[in-house]
Amino acid sequence: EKSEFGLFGLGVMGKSLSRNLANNGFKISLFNRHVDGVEVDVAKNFKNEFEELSTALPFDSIKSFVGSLQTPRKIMLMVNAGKIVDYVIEDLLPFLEAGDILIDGGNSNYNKTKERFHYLKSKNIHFVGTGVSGGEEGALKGPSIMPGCDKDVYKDIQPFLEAIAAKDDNNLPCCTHIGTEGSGHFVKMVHNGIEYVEMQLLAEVFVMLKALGNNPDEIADILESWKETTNSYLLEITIDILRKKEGNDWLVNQIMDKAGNKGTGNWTTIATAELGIPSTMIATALFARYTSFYKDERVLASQNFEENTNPNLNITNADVLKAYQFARIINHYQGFKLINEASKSYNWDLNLSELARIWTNGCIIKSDLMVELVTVFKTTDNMLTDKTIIEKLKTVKPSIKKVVSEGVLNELPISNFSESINFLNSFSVANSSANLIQAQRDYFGAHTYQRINDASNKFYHTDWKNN
Ligand SMILES: O=C(O)[C@H](O)[C@@H](O)[C@H](O)[C@H](O)COP(=O)(O)O
Repeated sequence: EKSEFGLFGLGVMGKSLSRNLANNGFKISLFNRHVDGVEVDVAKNFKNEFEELSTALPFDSIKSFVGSLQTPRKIMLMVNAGKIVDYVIEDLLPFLEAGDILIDGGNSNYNKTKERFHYLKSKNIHFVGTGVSGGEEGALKGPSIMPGCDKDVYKDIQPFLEAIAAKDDNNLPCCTHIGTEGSGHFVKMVHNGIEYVEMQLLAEVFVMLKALGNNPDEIADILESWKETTNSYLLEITIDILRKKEGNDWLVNQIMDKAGNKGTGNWTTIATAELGIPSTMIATALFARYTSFYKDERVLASQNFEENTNPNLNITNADVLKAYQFARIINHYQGFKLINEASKSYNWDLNLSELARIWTNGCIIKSDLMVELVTVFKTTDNMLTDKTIIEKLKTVKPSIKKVVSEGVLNELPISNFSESINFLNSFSVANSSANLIQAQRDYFGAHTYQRINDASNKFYHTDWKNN
């Protein structure tokens, strides 16, 4: 009996998704390449490891793997993002038929996905660039899934993806048709951008609560109390992390403070710059990771600039909570703004409320705030015009100003906290200082400028040096 679905690539995520598909009763085929002495019988050994895979068919020959699938074939690629995806596509093509569907579930760059979508379309093969979020455990128990493809293609993969996806509070799948071509990978990329900021904000909360004299366990206790009003997956794992001991010390104190990255935050920052959208929080979080990388130079600078090792913060834990709530709202505003503007630029017609809904469970940025945003985006695509959001920001704004001022005075590295209030300060002035920028550009480059109260919207040039 032929398999209904094929899983290509049995790395961490590929294995979890395979078991999830099998646990949902699907007859699947598994493929993993053969590499002498390195990757041998991976699919077979994996199948034999788990009861739920008893009906799965294991392969290390692409021809037999493809041949084992019902048509139109549905094959999900779970390989690392990059050139490998193109090599795998070329390896599969000779065995595929018109109407077959290739799903790329890795963190691929949305521009590459666009190219692959149109390349395969020219060969009558449907390509689905799909964001999958939730890590190893999420992929096994229910990830959040963001497929970008032609609408009519979605119906063929819908039963599989929606069955394995996490379920929201109304038991609906955290998977929906995002839009066409690269839209699925674009929203996954921005998901990761928002994730970078959420992680950086928790790192800065750690800095401040430590500066207030708390040890990791005490900080975990404080964060535990925040779950009532501001819960999220990342808050929960941060509490677990801070409680983890190794011998007499906390494990977190043993970890090298150089943050890694695999590229999605970088791509988001490039995309936001190209689209002309001020996603300052994501850029700041990315650059905070890059700054952390220069450990030796930082140690030297901490000596040259006499790092303040005895901060005296005039704030409370409650101030830090409110500042955290403020910064998170700005982070989500910027992330969804970027998605909304990209949707317009690329004619993807994305549904922000539906996107927030599939991010309420299964993914890394699931949170109480995300649940609220499902409702907010039903009435506006601009969070900063929503009454409840405006009230929330105004209520906690005094704390972010205090926390950032005290943080700067005490020379604490809180770039994302400070960027959140700096952004709203810049974004909520009716008359900004950009008029001077326009004058300077016109002075040295004759770049011209427009005038206020001038209905013609004409561009003017001034000979600044001569009256
Ligand atoms: O949604 C997810 O499940 C994660 O975001 C996942 O995609 C991965 O863990 C990130 O790629 C990590 O990104 P960095 O390595 O760049 O931190």
